[in-house]
Amino acid sequence: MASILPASNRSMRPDKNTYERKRSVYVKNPYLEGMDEDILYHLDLGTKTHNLPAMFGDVKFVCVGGSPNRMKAFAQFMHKELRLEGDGEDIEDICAGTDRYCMFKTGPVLSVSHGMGIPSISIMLHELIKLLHHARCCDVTIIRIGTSGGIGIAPGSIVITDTAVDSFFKPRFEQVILDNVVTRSTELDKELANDLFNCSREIPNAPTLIGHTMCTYDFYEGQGRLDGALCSFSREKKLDYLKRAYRAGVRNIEMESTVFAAMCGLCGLRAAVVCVTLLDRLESDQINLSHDVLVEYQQRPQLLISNFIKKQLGLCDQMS
Ligand SMILES: O=P(O)(O)O[C@@H]1C[C@H](O)[C@@H](CO)O1
Ligand SMILES: O=c1cc[nH]c(=O)[nH]1
Repeated sequence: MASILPASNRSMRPDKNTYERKRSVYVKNPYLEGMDEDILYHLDLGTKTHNLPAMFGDVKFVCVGGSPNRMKAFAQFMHKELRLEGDGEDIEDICAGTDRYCMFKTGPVLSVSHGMGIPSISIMLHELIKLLHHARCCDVTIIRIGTSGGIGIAPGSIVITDTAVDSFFKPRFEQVILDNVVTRSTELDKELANDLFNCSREIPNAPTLIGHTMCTYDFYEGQGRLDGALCSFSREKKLDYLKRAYRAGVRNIEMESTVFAAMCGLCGLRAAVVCVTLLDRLESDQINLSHDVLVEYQQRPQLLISNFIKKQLGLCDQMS
């Protein structure tokens, strides 16, 4: 892989805005240390079969999102933005040996798909965090680039999450462990959210705001939709719920942010959630955007994150 930086700049010194300390990726599991081998089953990687420090030791940014195609497109986009060698069209899926998730590496940027919902992203994060730990990565920023339903804001807006909340508008993630419910904090990095927001001012046609993101276990009844196979509440109850969410500070709804915030926070990863909204849930439930509009909306957070990454790498001035 070609270096993206001129030789004089190879240490990838972050710009003055960035965070000085070295920050490791932690695993909080006393059993891991005693294991002879760690097989990252769903990623088709392992500590004995792969040289993880050589493959991933330089990773500084991890971007995750539900769809494999979106994450491949993001990797190809980053390849161009970072002016890496070649056109990036033949970029290789590192997890090609499994069809659970896909993973692409472009310089210091890893792009990984996580599927839909808390259980799916949670499995991916366990293995991804162990991967970053085994690879001895440090100072890693992880960003979820997703889609969402907005509340009271124009479709196509980008919401940068300040706090991920559950369906009761509470900043918590409840994990059932054995037969206990363990409550974990869903706080995200405020400085990172502000840095991203400042970056968004330079992106044309992408209205951006900071707000709470509600994370649910379901797309239909769980998000107050009237158009699922089941619906056990009235239109009035739906609107009352969504308006209460809005008054509690919620600006968008998706399905991964609470567990993402909880796990990344516990493991020392600087984390952010940046989602575009596909509709205003006070207006409708069905997503009826044309393919082209959907693609353009999904590119908005990608543009913002690419700008942010280039700034962090000190590449913006050299490239403009
Ligand atoms: O990252 P994506 O766009 O997949 O996130 C949202 C939340 C669910 O996973 C999915 C529902 O359509 O979209
Ligand atoms: O309404 C929406 C749109 C995308 N993703 C969600 O979870 N909800």
